[in-house]
Amino acid sequence: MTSPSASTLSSSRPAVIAFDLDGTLVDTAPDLLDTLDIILEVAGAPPLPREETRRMIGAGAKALVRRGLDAAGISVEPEAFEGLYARFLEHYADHIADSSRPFPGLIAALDELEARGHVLAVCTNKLEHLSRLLLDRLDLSSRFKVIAGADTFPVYKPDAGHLIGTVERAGGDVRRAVMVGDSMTDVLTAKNARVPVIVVPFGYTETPAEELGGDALIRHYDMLPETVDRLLAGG
Ligand SMILES: O=C(O)COP(=O)(O)O
Ligand SMILES: [Mg+2]
Repeated sequence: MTSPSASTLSSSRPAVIAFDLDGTLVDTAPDLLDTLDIILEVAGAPPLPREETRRMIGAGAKALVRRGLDAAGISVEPEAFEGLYARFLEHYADHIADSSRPFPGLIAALDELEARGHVLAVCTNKLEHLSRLLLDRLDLSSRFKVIAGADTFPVYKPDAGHLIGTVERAGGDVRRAVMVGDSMTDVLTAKNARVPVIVVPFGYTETPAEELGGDALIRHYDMLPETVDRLLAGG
């Protein structure tokens, strides 16, 4: 008897679709940036324009606070920075779903992916407890077999280990997975893990979505199920 080939093994498991969170599943910018404004005020700076701060989202809350202070021309000692960051996390947790909502068509697309037998997971640079809190508030947590944040594994996006760990914990195999994201961080992560990546253009990115180098770009979530299945089929 011959042992099953690697491809047979991987195709017998359900495909795992790993989603970025901020700017991909949920439009979190209003609550994140309201919180940033409050932290800037505490640090003695006026609020920054939203077009500028929206693009600062994507590398986690610590990077957002750091980028905001830098753009406002405020430099603080490490200890003061940690205090501002702690205050950011506290305020944000209390307001995490004030205005943050899933992007249009998301729920129907998740329903359809589940109906097609795919397993859903979250791979985000948001801290895990904040990711769970947000998804709980929006009644979305139960949809995802795994919610992996920036602090879930020893590494985080764009390190391939974050995506590989997410897919494996969801019971899948990276050879049968798709990443969905909004930023260069997501595209690099997927490429590092050799996973095809779908880009959404409604999120937060410095580089225009069309120029991120994803394998596919969808302008609305109604295009997601067929795009996922095309990429899983190698197309
Ligand atoms: O909150 C952030 O800056 C990053 O989060 P994301 O990885 O879900 O985009
Ligand atoms: Mg994102």
